[in-house]
Amino acid sequence: MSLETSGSAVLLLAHGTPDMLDEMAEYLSKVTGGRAMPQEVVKELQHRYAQIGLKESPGLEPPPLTKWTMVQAHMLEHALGAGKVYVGMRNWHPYIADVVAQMRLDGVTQIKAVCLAPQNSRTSVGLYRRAVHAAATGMEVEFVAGWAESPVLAEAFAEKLQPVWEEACAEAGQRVPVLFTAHSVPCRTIMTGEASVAGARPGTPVQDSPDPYPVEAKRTAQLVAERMTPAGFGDKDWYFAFQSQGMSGGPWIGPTVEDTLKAIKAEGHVGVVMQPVGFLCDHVEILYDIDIAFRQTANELGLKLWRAESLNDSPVLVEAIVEVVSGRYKATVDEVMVPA
Ligand SMILES: C=CC1=C(C)c2cc3[nH]c(cc4nc(cc5[nH]c(cc1n2)c(C)c5CCC(=O)O)C(CCC(=O)O)=C4C)c(C)c3C=C
Ligand SMILES: [Fe+2]
Ligand SMILES: [Fe+2]
Repeated sequence: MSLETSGSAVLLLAHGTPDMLDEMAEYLSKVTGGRAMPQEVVKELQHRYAQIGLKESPGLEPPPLTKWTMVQAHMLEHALGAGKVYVGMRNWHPYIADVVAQMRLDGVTQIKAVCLAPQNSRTSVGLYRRAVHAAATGMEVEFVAGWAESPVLAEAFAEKLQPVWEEACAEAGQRVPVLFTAHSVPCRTIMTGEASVAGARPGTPVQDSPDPYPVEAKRTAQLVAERMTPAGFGDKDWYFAFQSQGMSGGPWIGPTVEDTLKAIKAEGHVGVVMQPVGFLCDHVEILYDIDIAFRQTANELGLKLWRAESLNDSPVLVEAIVEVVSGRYKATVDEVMVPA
């Protein structure tokens, strides 16, 4: 699919986040596919979002996830030089269904959909795919399912990590390890069989291959580690953990950040630099989970915690997305014609 062709456009897919605290219960019901969250979970999340600046009423600026996603879309549109770039969110406005309807009105017939979640999982990318296909009947959709091993994406992360790692080593007076992270997923997600499908009901098609997500997340981390100068990281320079296990019950994959921080302390380190390689911009799992909660855990253990700046408006990230969209980077792609 060429973007030079009139009728084709890029659709960036993102998580979505509420614009004010009172929207939390409704937002969470979107995240869980309609399952109501217990009141204490709603309250806890309101508390976390309040700590990162979300207010009772919409602020002058959109929340960070919305703001940076829109910035990335504008930068991508500029970098591509041809065709419009749309943004659709799965769990909040602008919803994927509404944006695809607008694309149809604008005369778009071919969609190149790219998830702003580079590692492919049934619980993230799989749900974005389902939402796009439900909305885009009769349109041609080229759906990019995974771009975790993009060298330019790794370059974008390394560019943010290098300065803070050098600063940490200088301040600590010793080599400080890096803890790369990605969002955890429920253990059932990475299983095969019917139980692996989110919200599986009898008759749900059986998944006969494991979810690629944990392997892809660690591959991204490894590619970033290889790009650190001088000479790339050795095995002892970096760790990997899955962060932000959910509050919705059942076991989620680890190792957790909390256990890994304890292991890093036990090995005699005085500090750690964290870099989440599954997220492309600031949002609650970075600004609260890392900057507030994990920093407090680390401090209680006697570790100083630094964090690499998020990619946000990184031109190198935009270059990575250009490579994915243009086909210069061979992403995992599902090409489908959605029947009318
Ligand atoms: C690969 C998997 C996931 C990614 C990446 C991810 C990113 C992400 N999540 C939030 C905010 C929330 N996610 C919540 C629940 C939740 N998240 C995932 C998976 C990924 N999230 C799952 C499987 C679930 C459980 C869904 C269910 O049916 O219960 C929640 C709800 C509260 C909680 O359980 O923690 C929030 C809030 C953001 C902002 C984000 C990246 C941009
Ligand atoms: Fe999530
Ligand atoms: Fe989460």
